[in-house]
Amino acid sequence: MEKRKKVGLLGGNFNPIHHAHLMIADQVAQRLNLDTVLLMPENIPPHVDVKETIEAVHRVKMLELAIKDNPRLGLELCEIERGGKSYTYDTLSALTKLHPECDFYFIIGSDMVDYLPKWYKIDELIHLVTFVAIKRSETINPTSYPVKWIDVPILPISSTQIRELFAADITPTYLLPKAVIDYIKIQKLYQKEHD
Ligand SMILES: Nc1ncnc2c1ncn2[C@@H]1O[C@H](COP(=O)(O)OP(=O)(O)OP(=O)(O)O)[C@@H](O)[C@H]1O
Ligand SMILES: O=C(O)c1ccc[n+]([C@@H]2O[C@H](COP(=O)([O-])O)[C@@H](O)[C@H]2O)c1
Repeated sequence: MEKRKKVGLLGGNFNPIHHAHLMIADQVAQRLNLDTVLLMPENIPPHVDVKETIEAVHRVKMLELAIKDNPRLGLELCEIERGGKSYTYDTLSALTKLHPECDFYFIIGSDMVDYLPKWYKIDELIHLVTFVAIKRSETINPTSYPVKWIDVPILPISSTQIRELFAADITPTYLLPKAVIDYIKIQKLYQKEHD
């Protein structure tokens, strides 16, 4: 019988991708012995009405630049291709049908663990994936959902903080890959709007 494939998914807005995303994807791949971890940009976030975001084409380009030297990492673009709001239940229903040979591990930060009770069809989704949780700070809240906590270094980096630095004309050197910083500058993303 063929060996089942273990596939990690790190879903996110990636506006922009940063070094904490890359570190957790790589660490989970190694620690859980996954065949790959796919970074999966959402199209429209399911859980917020308005989120300051940028066109998918830019977020995808930055992801491509960020993962190009790491053979453990890949991209899953089905949410962008599907369009509309990116409910994880819809995505995993499709992916598990398309790839019955794969076991999926969905990686989330501790902020998203707190939010799990509000996820669309969460009681069904927990049967389609194993949730892998990563601390964003020392303190975490208990959850009644089945999540597998993985102890990786805490890197308190956020895309919000990076967007704010660019808007203040400060280069967030070392918080995200240099190729992504160069892309942001060339494309003039995250600049402060002047009146
Ligand atoms: N520093 C971090 N440590 C652990 N998990 C993280 C970290 N940053 C993001 N994540 C997790 O990665 C996934 C995608 O995150 P997302 O793209 O929303 O980045 P973000 O930095 O939280 O963005 P924003 O600041 O715009 O909300 C989420 O599950 C989030 O919890
Ligand atoms: O399906 C849901 O209801 C749901 C609610 C909140 C978040 N998610 C997913 O969790 C991942 C992280 O979310 P975000 O927007 O904080 O980057 C991303 O893939 C989202 O689509 C999914």
